[in-house]
Amino acid sequence: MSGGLSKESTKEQQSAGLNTLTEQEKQNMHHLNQQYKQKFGFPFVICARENKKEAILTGLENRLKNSGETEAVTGVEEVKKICRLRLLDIVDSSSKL
Ligand SMILES: NC(=O)N[C@H]1NC(=O)NC1=O
Repeated sequence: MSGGLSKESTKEQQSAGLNTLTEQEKQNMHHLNQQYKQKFGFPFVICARENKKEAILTGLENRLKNSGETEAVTGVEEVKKICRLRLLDIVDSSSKL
């Protein structure tokens, strides 16, 4: 774990390029994440492996405009995508044993 993130989350975020954010992008992402949490009462979730950092920033901006109902459904759908890819990794790694 680094900075409270699991090993899986860290890898997923790296695959989207979130480890290469400029200082400006970092501040923007931090600010938007705070606004999101403030508006909906739960954190922004997106399947990082299916997006690049630009799409994540745009997605965050756009999803902030949604209703709480829409975001609750969208957030759960994103968690499902993350779980699916993690399960596939487990199946793939155990098939190599
Ligand atoms: N906040 C958030 O979306 N986190 C995640 N997304 C992803 O692909 N892995 C995560 O841990």
